[in-house]
Amino acid sequence: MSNEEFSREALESVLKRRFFFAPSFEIYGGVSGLYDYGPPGCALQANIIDAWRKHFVLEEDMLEVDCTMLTPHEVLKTSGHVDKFADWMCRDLKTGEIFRADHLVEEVIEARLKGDKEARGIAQEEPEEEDEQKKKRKKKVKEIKAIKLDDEVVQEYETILAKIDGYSGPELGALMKQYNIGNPATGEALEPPIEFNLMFETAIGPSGQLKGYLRPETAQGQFLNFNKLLDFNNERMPFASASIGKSFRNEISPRSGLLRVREFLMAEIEHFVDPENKAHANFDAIKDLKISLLPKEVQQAGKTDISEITIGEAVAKKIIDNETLGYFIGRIYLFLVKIGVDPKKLRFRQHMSNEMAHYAQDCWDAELQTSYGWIECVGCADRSAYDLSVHAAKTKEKLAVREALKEPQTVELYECEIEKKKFGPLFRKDAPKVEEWLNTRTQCDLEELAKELEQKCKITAKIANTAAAETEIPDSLIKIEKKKKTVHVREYTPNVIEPSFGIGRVIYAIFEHSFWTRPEDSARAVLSFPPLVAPTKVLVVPLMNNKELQDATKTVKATLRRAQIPFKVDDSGASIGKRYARNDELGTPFGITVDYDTIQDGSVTLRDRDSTSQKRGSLADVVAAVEAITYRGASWDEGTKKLVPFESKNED
Ligand SMILES: Nc1ncnc2c1ncn2[C@@H]1O[C@H](COP(=O)(O)OP(=O)(O)OP(=O)(O)O)[C@@H](O)[C@H]1O
Repeated sequence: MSNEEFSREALESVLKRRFFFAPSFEIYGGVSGLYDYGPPGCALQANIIDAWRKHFVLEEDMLEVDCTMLTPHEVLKTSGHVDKFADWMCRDLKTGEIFRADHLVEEVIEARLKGDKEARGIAQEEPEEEDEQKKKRKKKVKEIKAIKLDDEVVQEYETILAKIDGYSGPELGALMKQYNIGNPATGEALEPPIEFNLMFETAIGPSGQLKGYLRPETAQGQFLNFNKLLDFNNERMPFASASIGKSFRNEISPRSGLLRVREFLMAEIEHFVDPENKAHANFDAIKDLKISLLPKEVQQAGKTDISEITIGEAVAKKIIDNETLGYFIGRIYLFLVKIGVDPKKLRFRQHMSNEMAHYAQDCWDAELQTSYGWIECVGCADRSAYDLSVHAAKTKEKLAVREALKEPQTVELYECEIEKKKFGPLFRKDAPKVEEWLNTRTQCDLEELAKELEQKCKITAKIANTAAAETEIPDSLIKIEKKKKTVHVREYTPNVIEPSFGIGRVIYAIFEHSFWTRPEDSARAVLSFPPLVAPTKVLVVPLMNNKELQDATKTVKATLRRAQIPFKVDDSGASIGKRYARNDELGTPFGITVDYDTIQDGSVTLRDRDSTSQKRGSLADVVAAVEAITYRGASWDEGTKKLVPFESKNED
């Protein structure tokens, strides 16, 4: 079914009716950004997680860990989340409404561009969205009026939209001023954007003294267990850990259903790699995959043109920084397509320089196209050695790899010699802190400090928790020099490549990519999930609900149960067509019909959800076909080779 025909309203009605998911605490009025999954949503999620484990953890020999969600303040302070894990929000002081600044700017500009197109009589590319939320928003965004804009302004707006993920708070504030963007409902100016930390704070234990947070990602637990994991892996590098679990973010204005929520399931991988060798042993397996890329240079020029390119070429041309990052981009692509993402609606967008965390070497988001636009569903970043380095510096625990060298090597390393006796009288109670600060500098830091010492005969440092804002250390107290050393061991802090999946966003995109209605009857909706992840694989339908067919149905049920194929029986009085239609909405890929011939010769009919075509054969052959198609990736034709075509009299 084509994109133009997609109706979000129809999809939402199916998802609600079949209880895939629903707002939590609904009978109390609900809380935005919190959802419960019903039975089919739960089964779909469990199957996706199972497929994820097989695709990544098993196939790549990853080490799975399950770490706590409650995290002490110190850990997230060190990782940078306490200071930087924030979005920009602005308040309307009159109405008390709160907006996320980047979303507000994006929404208003999109609305103005839409109004401009209407005024110019240009047909809208996107279908009119008719869901309740959109209708409400349309009412609010009064600028959707058909007003023609200057060509120059249109150009500026398009550039802003292409760069929207990269603006800082003050830049967003300046845009709001420059383009007169205020509360969309009233047009009133808003307070300038301020930072809002997204973590849920709590206290661990009854004293309330140990401050903590609900984790905003699963990654930190994996970093903190690095030494144990390396030991478990017999000190071999590279290796990856993986973790699946809930994360929590106090989003400023949750919207778009499952796409932006406050509690969500993440599946994250931390692949630890030698910074001097980011080649990947299995790169050849994915290098010829052609994918859609949106590189940073294109966005920085205010454009959104996609390149269709093989991963091999993208790495060779340094569009993607290294082989390991390219390898994971390829594996993410294969996984998403396997579980039902439409490859035509999947692109990898590179973070722009001002959008990327300062420590990251390169970062790509797998974005899926939905009726809400292109949505980041998986992040894939090269986080360099940042996380392990900061935790090691804070805890004094070495989070590093020691590798025996084949030949001893002579290297030149900076060393810092301290005149300890003179430290006490000068720095008094701060002396241990200053000494510790010097002892934890990296080779790069020491190189810089050596230069400073030579030029200024002193170094000036900001050392946390000391009396003075800046500490001056004269050259009479320290010497920083390069010294030759023979080393037998190479010690390094691994770099980390991190694919990070938000399972709820992926699930929602699959809902949209799998949804269609039968051309002959638009009320008959189908969710074409791949059999591998479909909540239930088989619907067993006895033609009539009577004793004879009940016995034959029992045999079918027992056989499916033995084969461990999830199934449901529908022996209601509804017509066969109605029973199938109900299960098309649940995405059940197969139907097995039990009829009077089943009693005679043990044969049953197998129905394919998408084509509605049917084939007949022995129960054993039908179950074998279901297994081959569901779990071994066979097509309908391959899987049902032993069955004979069957002209259905039953569909309605
Ligand atoms: N509020 C949320 N609701 C649902 N999923 C989320 C949410 N925030 C993040 N995710 C998922 O977790 C993944 C990794 O998180 P990451 O920190 O990279 O997201 P992010 O860049 O903060 O997302 P965004 O910019 O959309 O807020 C995302 O790709 C997404 O799938």
